[in-house]
Amino acid sequence: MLIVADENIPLLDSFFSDFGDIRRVSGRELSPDQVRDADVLLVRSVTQVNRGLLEGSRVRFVGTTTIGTDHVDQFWLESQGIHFCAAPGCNANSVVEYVLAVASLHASRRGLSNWARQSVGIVGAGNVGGLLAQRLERLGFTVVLCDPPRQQAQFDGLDEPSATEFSSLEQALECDLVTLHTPLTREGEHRTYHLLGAQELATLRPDQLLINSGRGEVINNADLLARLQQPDAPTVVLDVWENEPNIDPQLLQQVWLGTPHIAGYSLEGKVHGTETIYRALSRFLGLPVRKQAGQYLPQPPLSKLAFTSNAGDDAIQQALHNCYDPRRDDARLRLSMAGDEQQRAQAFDRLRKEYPVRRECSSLKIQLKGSSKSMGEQFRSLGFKVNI
Ligand SMILES: NC(=O)C1=CN([C@@H]2O[C@H](COP(=O)(O)OP(=O)(O)OC[C@H]3O[C@@H](n4cnc5c(N)ncnc54)[C@H](O)[C@@H]3O)[C@@H](O)[C@H]2O)C=CC1
Ligand SMILES: O=C(O)C(=O)[C@H](O)COP(=O)(O)O
Repeated sequence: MLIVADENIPLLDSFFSDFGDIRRVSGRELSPDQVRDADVLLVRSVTQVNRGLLEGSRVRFVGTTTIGTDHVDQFWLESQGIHFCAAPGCNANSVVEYVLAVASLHASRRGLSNWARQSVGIVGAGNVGGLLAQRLERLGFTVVLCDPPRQQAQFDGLDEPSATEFSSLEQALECDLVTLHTPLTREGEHRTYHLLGAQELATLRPDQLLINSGRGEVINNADLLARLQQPDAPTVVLDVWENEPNIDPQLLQQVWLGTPHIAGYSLEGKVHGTETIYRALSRFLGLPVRKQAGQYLPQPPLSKLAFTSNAGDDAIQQALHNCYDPRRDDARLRLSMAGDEQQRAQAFDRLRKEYPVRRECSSLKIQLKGSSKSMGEQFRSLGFKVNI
């Protein structure tokens, strides 16, 4: 069996070499010729998987080690009887930690003494948005969820009956922090392409923070640039951009923090993505599942942080920054944006390819001296290991 795989998928040999030969390719530049004689195609978000790529090939199974599926023409694959599998939720925790780190830095920057007094509008309450809502609520934030497809499903009795209350996009956009976690969809009643355009962006106030770590095209980037050039602009953080890797350098200059689509790039998130597709391929081939992510995730050297009883929110915020500080990724991106358009695009992809190992909050052990039990619970709810 021949497996053609994006060279940026981690642990390809560990998980897939028992199935057959692996041909590593550049996902961004994959051509029909490179995949024609393959049985299995494994991709990340940068490969457009469609008729143009696969017509006439031998491929019977396509796996993407990502949550997002907007790069895959699933309708065409199905019409050809090609099995498709994605990795829902694989890096959701990584994205949640990214958003919490950003929110915490923003609070420090604004000198907010109690960051949880803020309201957070979450647009898209699926694996990422739902997990984020849980964490924020435990920390005491007021959370407003906007998810019209789930709201509709709840109304139709199709979604799990729960106490979840959904709000409109307008209500979410009134919150102190607004964070986008929808898939990119271009059709249908709830399509998200340019969900935020000039009209929606005009409603945002200068004291608000808007974060996009879903897909770039969910915000009209030209309208966003125009809005950011106004004196009453909100603060904006972008992990995802229209036209990646050709991002708009002017837009990067205007946002507070800009990162190269790495919100989901914790080591845990990446390895879980590979594991999910390994499992799916094993099932597809009728073979036993023998490997799991835990075998290949090196135990992180547990760093320790100590806090005393009077440490309030500061302690949680410090711990979050200690674990992951998005300002480093922002600085790397800004430094790499010299040169012409092609050089900038290559630099964007290089930052992603050579991304340093990032571990999640579970790699940090918090030592609390004389602190309350509830403080310990808050740390635990964020995934930290806690000693009281
Ligand atoms: N920046 C990064 O590194 C990463 C980005 N992502 C992006 O985040 C997206 C969300 O991930 P998950 O939460 O795991 O997906 P999910 O499929 O579990 O949840 C998405 C939610 O968005 C809702 N939704 C759809 N259309 C909507 C609309 N018009 N308005 C409001 N809500 C809407 C859906 O009903 C669903 O509940 C992915 O599709 C992917 O594009 C995911 C992982 C990493
Ligand atoms: O999982 C997703 O969806 C993502 O956006 C990925 O984290 C993006 O990573 P690449 O597939 O582009 O490496």
